[in-house]
Amino acid sequence: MDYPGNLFVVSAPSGAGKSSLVKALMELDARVQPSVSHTTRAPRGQEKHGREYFFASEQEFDAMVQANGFVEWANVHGRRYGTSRKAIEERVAQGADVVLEIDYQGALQIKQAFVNAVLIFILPPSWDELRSRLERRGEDTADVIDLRLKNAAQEMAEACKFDFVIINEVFERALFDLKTIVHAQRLKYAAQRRARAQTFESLNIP
Ligand SMILES: Nc1nc2c(ncn2[C@@H]2O[C@H](COP(=O)(O)OP(=O)(O)O)[C@@H](O)[C@H]2O)c(=O)[nH]1
Ligand SMILES: Nc1ncnc2c1ncn2[C@@H]1O[C@H](COP(=O)(O)OP(=O)(O)O)[C@@H](O)[C@H]1O
Repeated sequence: MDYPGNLFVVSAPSGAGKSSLVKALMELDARVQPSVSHTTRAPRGQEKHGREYFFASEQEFDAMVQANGFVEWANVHGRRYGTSRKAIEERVAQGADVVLEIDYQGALQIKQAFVNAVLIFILPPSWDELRSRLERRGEDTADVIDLRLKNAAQEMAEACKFDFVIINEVFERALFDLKTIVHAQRLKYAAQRRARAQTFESLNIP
């Protein structure tokens, strides 16, 4: 499928810093818009329905799956998370750059549906630092942190399937890397679209 906007997918093990990086990117770049996912997990402290997530019951989530309302969805850490068609299709069609913060299973599904989507994986600098970021964030119970760390090794093994990998050690450097990828892709796709338009014009293809 072709569309005028760019689609960026950012995945990471929990605590690597993807939400902080995406938030900082959006503060710097008004063209980048978030895709708000649906989830069956409970809201954390400051989270608001419709801002971080649309919080859904199991039944509501099932109904959306049945209605083909998701472009991708997956089970992550024992809960379901999904990207609704509404969250992205209309906006990329209007030329927005949409960023999806989703897990690797969802990222790979998105790449099947949108071949031009750019897949970015964020890694922590070390295992110990990943654990201490999860602990310092202070949003999850010890059990939840243990489950997330247990899943992190398998998630990180998927990084090789992504277009880019960023190591989030010094935050500002990782943010710079992310910005560079976004700018490079905009230039690349703009050039591709120009080349295609020229080809169509020279062949008189309507
Ligand atoms: N496949 C998929 N994964 C999602 C979606 N939304 C969030 N996730 C992933 O679910 C995982 C857990 O997210 P969350 O509970 O917010 O915790 P966090 O990883 O600490 O931010 C993360 O890997 C997210 O990237 C979605 O719409 N689809
Ligand atoms: N480069 C960094 N150095 C130190 N702490 C960081 C860095 N990046 C993010 N953090 C902190 O680590 C915690 C987890 O970050 P968060 O963005 O919530 O991760 P994720 O969305 O990947 O689960 C937060 O408390 C955040 O402020």
